[in-house]
Amino acid sequence: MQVHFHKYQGTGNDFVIIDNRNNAYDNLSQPTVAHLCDRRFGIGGDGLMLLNTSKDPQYDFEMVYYNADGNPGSMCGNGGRCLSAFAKKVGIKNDQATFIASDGPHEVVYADNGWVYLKMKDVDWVENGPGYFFLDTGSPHFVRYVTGIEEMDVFNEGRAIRYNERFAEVGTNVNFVQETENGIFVRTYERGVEDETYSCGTGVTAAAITTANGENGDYAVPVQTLGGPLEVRFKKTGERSYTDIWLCGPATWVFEGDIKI
Ligand SMILES: N[C@H](CCC[C@H](N)C(=O)O)C(=O)O
Repeated sequence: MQVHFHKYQGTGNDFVIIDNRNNAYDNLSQPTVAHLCDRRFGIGGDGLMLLNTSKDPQYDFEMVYYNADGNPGSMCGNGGRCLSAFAKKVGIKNDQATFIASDGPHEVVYADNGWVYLKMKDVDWVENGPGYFFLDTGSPHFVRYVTGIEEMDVFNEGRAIRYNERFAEVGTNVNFVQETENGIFVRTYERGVEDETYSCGTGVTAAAITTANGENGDYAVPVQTLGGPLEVRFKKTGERSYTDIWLCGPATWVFEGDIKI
């Protein structure tokens, strides 16, 4: 079978996108998705998404996300921004949109400079242990503050945490964070890709939230990733509660093509 695909990237977190509004690709197998995401034998991507028609008509579309290993993933922030850019390209919506994903409903605003603003689910718990935070921003994220982030071995240090006794079975994404002049630098080891990616939207969101250890109120945190800049805006409403969380950044069409599966 021939599949038409689009390739997108958001700060270097890259995705294969397939228009599935006709439901032709409802049953992609794990090896097929892994093959499409393979950088040598396939198209290449950190994940694959389907653009679906929402079963609930109050949403403009539905997002289905798979990790590069071919397994269904939890929420993907950069993926959500890229799929929203694709929904705009195919004419679903122009200035704002709503969609439903594995972690619930999302709102999208298309900014004039090409950035896509994605509203993330509220956060109402953050585990703060010795030297780490752990929270869920649609996907689970372990966050550790470090120094010398540019030289660090994110693959091996991230992998050691992802496969430790606590996380081995279900997995976690692992974020290393260093404060910069006006924000944070974040590098992420992603489960399901089982490697460092250039950027992870839900990870960047989790890291930005851990910076707000003071007053309740509005925060805007500029974030640097290996793949470029993002910004996270949110409201801190209680000791461990955060609402109105927006992940903001570029989402770019790269190319399209056909591949046989
Ligand atoms: N790259 C993604 C995260 C994918 C989630 C995945 N790695 C998992 O936890 O299953 C992001 O931008 O948020």
